[in-house]
Amino acid sequence: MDPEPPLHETYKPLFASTKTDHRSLVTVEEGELPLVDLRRLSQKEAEKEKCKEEIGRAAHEWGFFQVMNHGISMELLEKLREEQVRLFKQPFQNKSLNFSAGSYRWGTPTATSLGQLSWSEAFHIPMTDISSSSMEAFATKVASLAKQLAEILAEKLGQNWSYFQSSCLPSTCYLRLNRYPPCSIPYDVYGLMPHTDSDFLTILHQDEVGGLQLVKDGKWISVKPNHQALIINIGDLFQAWSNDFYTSVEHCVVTHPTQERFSAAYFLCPSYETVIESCSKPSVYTKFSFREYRQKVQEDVQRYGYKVGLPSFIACQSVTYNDHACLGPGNETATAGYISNLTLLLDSMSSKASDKSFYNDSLNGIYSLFLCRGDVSGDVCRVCVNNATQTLTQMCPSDKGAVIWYDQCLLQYSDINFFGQPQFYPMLLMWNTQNSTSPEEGNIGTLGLFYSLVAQAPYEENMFGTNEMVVGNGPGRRYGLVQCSRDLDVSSCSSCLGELLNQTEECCIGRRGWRILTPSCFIRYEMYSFYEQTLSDPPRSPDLPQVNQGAGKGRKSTTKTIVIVVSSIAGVFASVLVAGFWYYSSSVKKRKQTGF
Ligand SMILES: O=C(O)CCC(=O)C(=O)O
Ligand SMILES: [Fe+2]
Repeated sequence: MDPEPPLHETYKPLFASTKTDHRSLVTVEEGELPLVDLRRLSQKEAEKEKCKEEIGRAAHEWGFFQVMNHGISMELLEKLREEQVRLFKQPFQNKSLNFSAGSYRWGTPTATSLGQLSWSEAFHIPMTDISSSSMEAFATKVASLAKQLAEILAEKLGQNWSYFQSSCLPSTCYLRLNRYPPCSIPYDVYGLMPHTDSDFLTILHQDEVGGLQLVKDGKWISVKPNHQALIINIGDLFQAWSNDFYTSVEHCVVTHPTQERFSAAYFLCPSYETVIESCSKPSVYTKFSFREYRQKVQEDVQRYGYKVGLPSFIACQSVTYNDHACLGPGNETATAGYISNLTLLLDSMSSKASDKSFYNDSLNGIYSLFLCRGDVSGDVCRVCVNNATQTLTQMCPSDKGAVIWYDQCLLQYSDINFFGQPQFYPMLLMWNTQNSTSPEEGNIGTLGLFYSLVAQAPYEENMFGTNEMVVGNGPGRRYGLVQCSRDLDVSSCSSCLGELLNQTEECCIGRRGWRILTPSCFIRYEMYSFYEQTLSDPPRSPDLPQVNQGAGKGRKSTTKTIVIVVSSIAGVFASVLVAGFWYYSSSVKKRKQTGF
């Protein structure tokens, strides 16, 4: 009897609806993960501390690392693999009978396009369901290694390990045995779709075939297999608990045309009732229970076809930094007199942000303005402008001009009077490293969404507009937002937004999400709702995009004070920024690639 799950037959309709008839020629570099030798944990204090330091740094900078001398013998790893091979070799019909219901999965039942399909099968086994001797021996050892690593990571944050000790129990942790059948069809098919792990941390053992890839500095790199090492990766819960200090990194598995691949992963998970709350303040995320997190992930997968993850839990009051540029010093650096005038001006600007969403002012030859996004509340606007002034003062101490962009606001100043002039530079291009799920949607869909926005928003009272459209017959929607700084007149706003639309060809069309930001206007696109929606927003038809009127949605609106700040990109900013990853195409035009 055939052990193979019927992947070919089941997903044939998805191949048929895919236009690309070849594998896209994206080359992914092979990278070496940091490799930490755990033998030093049982050596003298100095060596031990160095080892802990390396673990903390790798979790912070990479979110992924390898460990050797981890205490699990090669012999045991080989026995586990033999057992795993046996388990997958049994007839397909029997596979779902081995463990408790739902433990066996193959393919992706929710996939509506090839990009959402995982060409693999897996046993997802609660630790308490394990009965075979080699699996049990592995599980015991790997569980204690996971706790030891979590303890070190907690200690590096100055926190107590007891939280993990009491919330992660054998009944809440899992072993997942993965098998990736060879996949020779001439399409891009994932073995496992890009994802972050929804646990505290994962310990993985992969075979020699390779195929694991992860995002580092905004680029996908493939992990060179090291059979003797174990791979450790930080999960979403550790990222939230560490308040973004450790990073839960996007990873995926690519298929091999001729070879099957096996891997085994251990997931350190808490009970569903465990509340995850950042260990430092102010918290980037609202506190949530593990149950709430799992439910939200499932809802998002149903709705969008992929997991949004931690960005769904960003705290309302928190603001998300995108980037800044120091504009100067030019011929002369800012003098002490200039700085003290600037400080006065910025203080006065900040004080205006609680009841104005746009303000421009000048003082002794210094010009400044702030603009809050049309849908954010007064509280968030104030927090954002405050953060912006503080950050620029620290980052550009001797520059006469600067601009900073957050998701929720922008702020700029200069010794040149820029009021009323559309400024296209510095221009920040940011895009999601993933393509949209259907490549053919690219130009027509996205641009259709924006044409009407760009035509109408300049005439709105606050020069702001959002728009959404339905794609296909499914639940999929696309969301767009544009806004101009209100020192511009209608025609300058139109030309500013038009210029941004021209740029989309270069960086962004066909991407899952992107944004282009200048000091005078910005434009953003996502496959999920990232701005506050009014209750009356009607569903849009695919061919008739309409602009949601900016007026009435602004922060003066008394009906809404809660801002939905959901950003797929926000979740990876942490890693991108920590790595300080930048592309400069010229001194004034910046690109930033984000990998969600
Ligand atoms: O098979 C691999 O290398 C990765 C597995 C993985 O990411 C997972 O099971 O979550
Ligand atoms: Fe994973």
